[in-house]
Amino acid sequence: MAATQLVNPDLVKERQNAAFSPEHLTYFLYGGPEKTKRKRFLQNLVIEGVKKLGVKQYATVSREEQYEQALQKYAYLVDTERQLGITNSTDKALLHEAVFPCESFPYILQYAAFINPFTMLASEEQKAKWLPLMKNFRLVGTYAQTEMGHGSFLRGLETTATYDPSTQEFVLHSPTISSIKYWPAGLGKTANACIVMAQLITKGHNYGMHAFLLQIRDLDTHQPLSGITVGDIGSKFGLSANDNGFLKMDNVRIPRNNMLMRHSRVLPDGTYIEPKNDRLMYGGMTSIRTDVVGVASRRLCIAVTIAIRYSAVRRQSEIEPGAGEVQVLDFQTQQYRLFPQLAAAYATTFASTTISAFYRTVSPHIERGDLQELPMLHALSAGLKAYTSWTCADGVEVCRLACGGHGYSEASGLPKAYVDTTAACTYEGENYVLILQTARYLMKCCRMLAEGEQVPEVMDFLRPSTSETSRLDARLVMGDLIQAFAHRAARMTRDAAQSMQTSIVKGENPGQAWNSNSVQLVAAAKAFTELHVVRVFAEAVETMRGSLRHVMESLWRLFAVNNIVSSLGDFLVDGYLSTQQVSLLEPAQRDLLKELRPDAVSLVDALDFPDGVLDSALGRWDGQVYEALYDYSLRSKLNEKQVLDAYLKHQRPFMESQWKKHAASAVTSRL
Ligand SMILES: CC(C)(COP(=O)(O)OP(=O)(O)OC[C@H]1O[C@@H](n2cnc3c(N)ncnc32)[C@H](O)[C@@H]1OP(=O)(O)O)[C@@H](O)C(=O)NCCC(=O)NCCSC(=O)CCCC(=O)O
Ligand SMILES: Cc1cc2nc3c(=O)[nH]c(=O)nc-3n(C[C@H](O)[C@H](O)[C@H](O)COP(=O)(O)OP(=O)(O)OC[C@H]3O[C@@H](n4cnc5c(N)ncnc54)[C@H](O)[C@@H]3O)c2cc1C
Repeated sequence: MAATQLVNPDLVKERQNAAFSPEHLTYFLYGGPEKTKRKRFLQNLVIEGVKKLGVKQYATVSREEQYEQALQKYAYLVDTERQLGITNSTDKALLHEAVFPCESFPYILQYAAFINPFTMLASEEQKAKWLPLMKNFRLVGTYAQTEMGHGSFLRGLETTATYDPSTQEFVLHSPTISSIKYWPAGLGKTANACIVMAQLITKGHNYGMHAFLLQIRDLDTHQPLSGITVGDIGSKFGLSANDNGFLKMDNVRIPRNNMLMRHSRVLPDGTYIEPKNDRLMYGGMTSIRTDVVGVASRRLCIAVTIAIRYSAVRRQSEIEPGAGEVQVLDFQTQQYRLFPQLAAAYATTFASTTISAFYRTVSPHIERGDLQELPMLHALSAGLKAYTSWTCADGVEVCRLACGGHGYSEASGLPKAYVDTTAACTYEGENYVLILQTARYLMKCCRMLAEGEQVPEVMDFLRPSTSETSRLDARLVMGDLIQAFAHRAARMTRDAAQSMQTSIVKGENPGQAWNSNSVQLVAAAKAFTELHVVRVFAEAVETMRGSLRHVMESLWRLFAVNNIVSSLGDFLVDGYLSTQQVSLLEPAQRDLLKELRPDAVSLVDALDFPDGVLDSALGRWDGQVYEALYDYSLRSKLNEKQVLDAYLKHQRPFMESQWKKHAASAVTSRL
């Protein structure tokens, strides 16, 4: 930040009052001083670079312009990456964040859901042939799985890929209106190819969903190929710069070798060779789900930075009559709304780091064909994707509402952050559908334990506990709080398993029993996932020292206490917490708010978002919010002319018709 920048005096004071060094926390988050320095260098470089492109602020332009600007910015981004020789995913993510702050872009799936699943599903020969074209953007692609009629239930997909041995081709076909591919990012206007998921039919038998590489547009003219109908699906709740698309295939023929044949194959005569494990087909989704955890947590980190800084600058109302207006951050209710979001921002950040690390550890084993850890990875990534996208989307909205009227302006950057985060509750698996996958794994672990089998260490909380009551006291010892989450998750999982059993004994079949207990199953899976998040946050805090450890432990405690208080019934129902213990929690929560108040601004400063990423009049580092807000308004398209054509076309005739009809007073142009 420029030392000469004029900074709002309230923010200066806040920064002087912090009990810890935010810089140390920044180092912790980004992997040390050198990596932090590099992060700042990279993000500032592209923020300045984007300014030179002459693009306009996202919120001030139409959807078509957002799309066009996104293409322009992406070309600049890739050029910059290549010039700097950037290949590692951390650097790339930081650059993306700075070029597309809380904004989608048409090429978003080129790596995440085109090259990555292709690499997982294609044979070595196919990779040698097509990967270079993908990496050099000769092929721009997406992942076309969801159809109008089916997104969650993949076995219900209707698109067919029927093998014709006489020509050694597959015939891709959309047989019904509901089979039209719908939603894939970048499909509408940008992609010239995609991975299509379709029911593989050979020798008259349907072998289920398989992946095919399909070219949809001419590589030079960009016109759709014969048999392909493709386009943009239209305006959405958000993600406006993305051309999410539709795709209809009318008996489109592709060579046999366009089926991705690493795991399963179709021989020239049409013989089907089975994969070792049909779940490998789902691998691409697991990879994105782990990424979504990070995306959602970054959005909440941004929102909480904006809301806390603004609440330190904004003065409104008095606490003591006549003593002057206070910073709204001094209101207990404001702290009560915002500080749990701050805690959740850190909690989900650590959850994201650990699930990514787990994914990186496990995926080479899966690559080698050792699938032992796959169920755990699936359960955890599905649960965390759902938990964090819910928590973060709700949290961003709390932050927006806590900014009062100005939070409703796009200038705040918060509407953009919200629409982006809430999309993550749906894409890559609707959250209820996904958390039920986590529940399925919990039920499986219960069965395994009942049969005396081993379960992974993370699931040890399900073993019968020695204590049925909590030791929690006013000190709020971390171990006691964690134990409360473990006890709740275990009890809710066992109860759900028991209810399933009861339903079956009453005569329901397994599917009916699953459905009639699914509310309970979802609650158990959420409790398990929350336990995981509470644990990984605690583990991160336990590695910290000194004043940093002190403030982060308080923040962790607030996360834990807040989550217990907001689901109190879960902890009380079997008497694990006594009413006396519960009576400690709300006062403790209030004390924690007070304790964290002096460090709040520094806790968001430590997240280290440059203004270019916040893209917010309210969250600026220097706190000059009113200047920024006014400047934003002056740039409104409606202000380009003083008297609009619409005035002459509609307003003036309307007004005239009214005053003439009602024979109003003398017509005058001045009052
Ligand atoms: C819900 C399920 C999992 C159900 O599948 P199913 O075969 O009918 O399931 P089941 O009988 O319950 O389970 C069969 C078995 O398959 C396992 N399984 C399921 N998924 C995975 C996985 N990813 N990894 C490893 N294992 C997996 C399940 O755990 C089951 O195992 P089990 O039988 O219990 O041993 C599936 O249909 C699904 O994943 N649906 C969600 C669809 C989805 O995520 N679509 C994403 C489209 S792409 C997208 O949105 C990109 C957006 C990106 C952007 O715009 O940025
Ligand atoms: C912004 C965005 C981007 C997307 N990008 C892509 C993309 O790039 N590629 C792609 O292929 N798809 C994409 N999608 C589609 C997305 O993956 C699906 O919308 C998602 O998987 C949900 O499927 P659905 O829309 O069919 O919802 P549905 O399954 O119809 O869900 C409707 C409701 O029914 C409930 N429900 C459904 N099944 C169950 C069940 N078994 N148990 C309990 N409840 C159930 C759901 O929870 C939900 O409340 C995108 C979607 C969005 C919004």
